[in-house]
Amino acid sequence: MRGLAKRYGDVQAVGGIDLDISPGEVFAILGPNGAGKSTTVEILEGYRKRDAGEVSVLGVDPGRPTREWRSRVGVVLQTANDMTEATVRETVRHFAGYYPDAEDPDAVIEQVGLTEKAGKRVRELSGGQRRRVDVALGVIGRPELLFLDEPTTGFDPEARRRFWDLIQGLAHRGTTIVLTTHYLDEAEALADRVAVIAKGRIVAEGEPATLGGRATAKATVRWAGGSLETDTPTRAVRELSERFDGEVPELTVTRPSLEDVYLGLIGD
Ligand SMILES: Nc1ncnc2c1ncn2[C@@H]1O[C@H](COP(=O)(O)OP(=O)(O)OP(=O)(O)O)[C@@H](O)[C@H]1O
Repeated sequence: MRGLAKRYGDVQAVGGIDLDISPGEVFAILGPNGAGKSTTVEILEGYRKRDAGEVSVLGVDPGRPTREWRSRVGVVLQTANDMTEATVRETVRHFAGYYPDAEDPDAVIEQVGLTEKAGKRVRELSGGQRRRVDVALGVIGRPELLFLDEPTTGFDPEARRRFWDLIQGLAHRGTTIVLTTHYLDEAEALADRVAVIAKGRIVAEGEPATLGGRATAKATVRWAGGSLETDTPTRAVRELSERFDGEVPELTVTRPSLEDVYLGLIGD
């Protein structure tokens, strides 16, 4: 996308975004509430009209989506699916019918950890379980490109890990994945690259490990009774080891976390 922009009345939700996402990449879009993440993703999904800019998604302008294009794109929206009387299995089977080469519904239900709930009505599931149904519906059509808008909000820790495995499996099979998330550990675990958006603009872009100069930032060495910041932590640890004549009590060496860098970038 080039120069992507969208305004709602007085609010410039997206203020000129340039971004290239390569086939097979897992790309995370980070940013505070109201930064413009969902608006950007919804434009790419073909669910929202842009005001300006050039966008191509799998070679198609999402402003003019075709049926064939839609079947190649999987979408997990932020809003949960409507709560019908149908069971989990019926819902997933129903959606499988829309796609030419759908996955096996029971296998997908297993992947999202809902096998035990397959015969339950979606309406009767917990919020996190319903979210897993949304994820199942997003992947059932074997999409080439999958959009996930805050996919794990409401998941318990085990469900999040299981979801990460699912995404890593899809990425392994070559699915391109674009996700928004507020969980920086999620971005770090899944994403090849991330972009941080604030007030409708990209403020940083890169690999999670190197974002915002993270890899070259000073390390903090801490031990029982002291701490220091240094460019040469190995030397510092060696000196400490001599000072303590062996083991340094409660020794840790850390660099800024993705969260530290992120909070610096968005100005908190
Ligand atoms: N349909 C709409 N009508 C008017 N304003 C909107 C609409 N949708 C979003 N906005 C505004 O546009 C801005 C960007 O919203 P958007 O939902 O894209 O942010 P976001 O980064 O996805 O936020 P969150 O992390 O809270 O989901 C916000 O100021 C929001 O209030």
